[in-house]
Amino acid sequence: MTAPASDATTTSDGVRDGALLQVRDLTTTFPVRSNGVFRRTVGAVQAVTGVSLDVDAGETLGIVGESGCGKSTTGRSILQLIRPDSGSVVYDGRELVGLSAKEMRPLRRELAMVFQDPFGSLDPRLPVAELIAEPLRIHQVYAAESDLRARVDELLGLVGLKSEHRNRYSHEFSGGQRQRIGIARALAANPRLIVLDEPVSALDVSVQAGVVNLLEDLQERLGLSYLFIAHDLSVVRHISDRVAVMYLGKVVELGDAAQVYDNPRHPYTRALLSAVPLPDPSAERRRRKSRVVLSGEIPSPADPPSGCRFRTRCPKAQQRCADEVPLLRPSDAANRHTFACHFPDGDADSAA
Ligand SMILES: Nc1ncnc2c1ncn2[C@@H]1O[C@H](COP(=O)(O)OP(=O)(O)OP(=O)(O)O)[C@@H](O)[C@H]1O
Repeated sequence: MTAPASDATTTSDGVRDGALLQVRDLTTTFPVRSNGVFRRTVGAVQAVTGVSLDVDAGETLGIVGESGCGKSTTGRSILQLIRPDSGSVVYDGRELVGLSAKEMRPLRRELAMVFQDPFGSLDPRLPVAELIAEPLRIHQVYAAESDLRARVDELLGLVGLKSEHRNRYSHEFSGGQRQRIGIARALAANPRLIVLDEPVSALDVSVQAGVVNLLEDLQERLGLSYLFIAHDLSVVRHISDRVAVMYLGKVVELGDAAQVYDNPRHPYTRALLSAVPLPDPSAERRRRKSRVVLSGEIPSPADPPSGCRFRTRCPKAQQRCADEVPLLRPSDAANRHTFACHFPDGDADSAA
């Protein structure tokens, strides 16, 4: 975790003008098809709806929320791996939405991704050196084979592996080492922004800390920006400068990590956080009394509730929540902490 690097100004939608990455009103849907032979489109999964957020240089934005809330689709839509339906993704002053694959190609060097299972889509018959060299070949970073070889060794060193590892195969590595190789691949072409999609979720708790520390160390040394997607609230708090909380395709709260974790305003954020055990037993006992327990199932993103999408599970929901979509509104004068709820304090008086 590093301090924000620039003094970009925050606008009323919570997105900072001038930030390295500015995402506004991002919307991505997937078609729902019928089962018949003709597989007609019969609906749409609203995976991401009107998401706005930003990431500044050298900063980490964490995205949290339950499974299926749209975290991965947000990350992939930002990198244009999935084409969003609408919205804007401005990276370093350049609009990415609508660029052709050819126009995106030079920008791909600067935008990388780390997956939960780094070897899921990689050829197990290739030695590690080849897997790490692949992005360098694609982006034609080095003309000479000796330079490429030296860069692979450098990358192995950067992620805490040795040159001797270069000729081994993926099955010879532990989970933590495999993720280090995934990070080396992501770093190969010198990116500035990395989307990390559940990078430590599949690892043993004892191994997670090593990979998270590595990511923090690399960020510091290389000035990287991270979009860190995870469902583990403790890991996200540890690594993030700012945090976006998502529910059913929407950002419901966004702000500095300390603000969101210590002073959550949205009932969903409060419910998520109250499910995390506190290390101090007496604090845990006190907190248990005020715990917000979520009832019911997450609705289908193909048929989300009207108004506030969280209202069907919200202990504070009132009629207005069904009638009117709550917009993100600031909880502090600097607009650095925003949340989307009509009744954050549970009564009509708190409605904006
Ligand atoms: N290719 C696809 N086709 C159809 N629906 C999809 C597709 N990818 C994702 N979805 C749906 O979009 C919604 C958001 O999925 P997404 O994977 O972005 O959520 P997530 O928060 O990352 O969840 P998880 O933590 O389980 O990966 C889910 O309802 C999911 O089923």
